[in-house]
Amino acid sequence: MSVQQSMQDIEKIIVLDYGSQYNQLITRRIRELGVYSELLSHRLTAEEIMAKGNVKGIILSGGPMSVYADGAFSIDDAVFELGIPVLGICYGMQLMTFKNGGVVARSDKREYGQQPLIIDKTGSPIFAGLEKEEMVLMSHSDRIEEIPEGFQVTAHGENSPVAAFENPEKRFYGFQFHPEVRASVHGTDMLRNFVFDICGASGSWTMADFIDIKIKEIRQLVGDGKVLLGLSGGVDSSVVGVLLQKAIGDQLTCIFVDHGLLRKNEAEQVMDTLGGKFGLNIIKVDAQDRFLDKLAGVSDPEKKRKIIGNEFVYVFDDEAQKIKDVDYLAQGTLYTDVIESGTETAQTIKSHHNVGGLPEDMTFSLIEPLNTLFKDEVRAVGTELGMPHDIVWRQPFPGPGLAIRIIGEVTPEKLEIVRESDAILREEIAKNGLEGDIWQYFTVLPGFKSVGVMGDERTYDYTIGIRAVTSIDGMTSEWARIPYDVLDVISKRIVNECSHINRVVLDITSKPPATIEWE
Ligand SMILES: Nc1ncnc2c1ncn2[C@@H]1O[C@H](COP(=O)(O)OP(=O)(O)OP(=O)(O)O)[C@@H](O)[C@H]1O
Ligand SMILES: O=c1[nH]c(=O)c2[nH+]cn([C@@H]3O[C@H](COP(=O)(O)O)[C@@H](O)[C@H]3O)c2[nH]1
Ligand SMILES: NC(=O)CC[C@H](N)C(=O)O
Ligand SMILES: [Mg+2]
Repeated sequence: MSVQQSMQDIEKIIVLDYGSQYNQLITRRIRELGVYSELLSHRLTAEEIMAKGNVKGIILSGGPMSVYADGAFSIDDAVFELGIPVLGICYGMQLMTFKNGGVVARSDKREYGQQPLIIDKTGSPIFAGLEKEEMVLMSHSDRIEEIPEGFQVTAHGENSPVAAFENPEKRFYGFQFHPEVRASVHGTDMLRNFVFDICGASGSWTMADFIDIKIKEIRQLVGDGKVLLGLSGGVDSSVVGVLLQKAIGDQLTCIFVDHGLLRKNEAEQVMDTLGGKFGLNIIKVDAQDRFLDKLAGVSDPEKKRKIIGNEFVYVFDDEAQKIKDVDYLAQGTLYTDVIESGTETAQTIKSHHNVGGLPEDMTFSLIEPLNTLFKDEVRAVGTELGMPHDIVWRQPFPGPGLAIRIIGEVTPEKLEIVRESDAILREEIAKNGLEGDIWQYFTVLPGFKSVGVMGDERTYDYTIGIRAVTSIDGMTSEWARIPYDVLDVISKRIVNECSHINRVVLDITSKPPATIEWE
């Protein structure tokens, strides 16, 4: 692709959002196939969708609602008149049925989990190259009772007489299962058939295109204006820094906030590694007191997150006053931050400080070039930009920092404990060469006390939790299997070197059902 091309010209598959927990996976599977894909609100009209330019196909995602229920999310009927291919997944298939004259009803046999799909029409282009029987993930309690006119059943499951259907003339396809998840073993092949053979996409989209397009978009938007970037030293904001630097050069000022919630020696390390690098102009702001004062006496996790998110923006405001005429605030927001903070269709799991924690009276316009991507995709962007390995592969550290690793109220004493224990954990992980195997690792202070015995004396002190996870994108994670011998050294060091700790525990939950951070 040439740099002259714009986002308008790029071939794209639009995914309409009906609130499934997997819908973000659909877009990224398609991007992995080399075709740009974006998740958009189901409220968009057919005209608004087409205004995105070069739309090759539309996918309707799954969702928790029932299409026949009052207030169920719907679709602009004109989408079915556009003459472009549409694939409905689960709720999306049921909506396609409902809107085209078929019947959907509650089934007395719900289906959750991996199940065999029997392909009845092996000649269907969407099943090209697949076996007669494929394992897929079902997760539904409604089912299609009557298919619309012009459609034919192409596959069935044990309890789904209609597990897939098609209207080849209109190029409409439907799956009752979820092809986007790994549990649907050849789901990606089905998506590939849809995207290439049915929609006719060419698959030429790359991360280099993404970079070119974003640089162009940023230049167009900003003109000769000024931009502040919240730079944390983390991979997301560093990648945004390099992108902005390429796009607008010295119209960019980076602000690194030391809010007193950073890890041991972090402020110095960030300034050392990033200061002067990539030609970035970085201002470090010491804001420990303002954050700690605002957090005093607050123990509710959502309140803490909102206070921190607000305060970040107030610090940026103060810096903007000094620079003058700054209209834009750039952040390294990822799709994970957006979805977990809650959207029109998705529940709030936690308000990420940079999304759900922004103040209502914020006057900046936001620039968030990575907000459709996942962490591993951002790492690919960083690598493509030629950024060093240690920045690209740095473990994530949340903006609210140690404040969300202290359960309940944040006090200087507790900060000290969690900071010291975290430093020990990081030191031992590095010493044992485990950094590359673990996605994120840190300690947590749950805030309760228990009884111990040290030097024949009774103690009544705090517990430290060790949290270490493996993950690809932070959306799901497994607990990392750190060798017992290493854990043993970590535990002994924490109890001996950190004051007021007499017990160390290991968090062995995956996400879901837990989340990575404890708050
Ligand atoms: N201490 C900080 N100073 C300035 N901005 C920050 C700070 N911490 C976080 N931010 C802003 O909030 C955004 C979200 O934080 P987040 O931790 O998700 O990303 P990151 O720090 O850039 O990368 P990573 O996930 O690898 O830690 C950052 O990209 C950055 O724009
Ligand atoms: O910048 C951030 N601001 C936040 O408010 C925030 N909350 C969680 N995280 C990070 O996001 C990833 C997923 O975390 P959870 O499983 O805890 O939701 C993990 O990598 C977390 O460290 C945050 N990052
Ligand atoms: N996963 C889904 O999209 C489910 C659709 C619908 N809520 C059902 O239960 O059948
Ligand atoms: Mg961070």
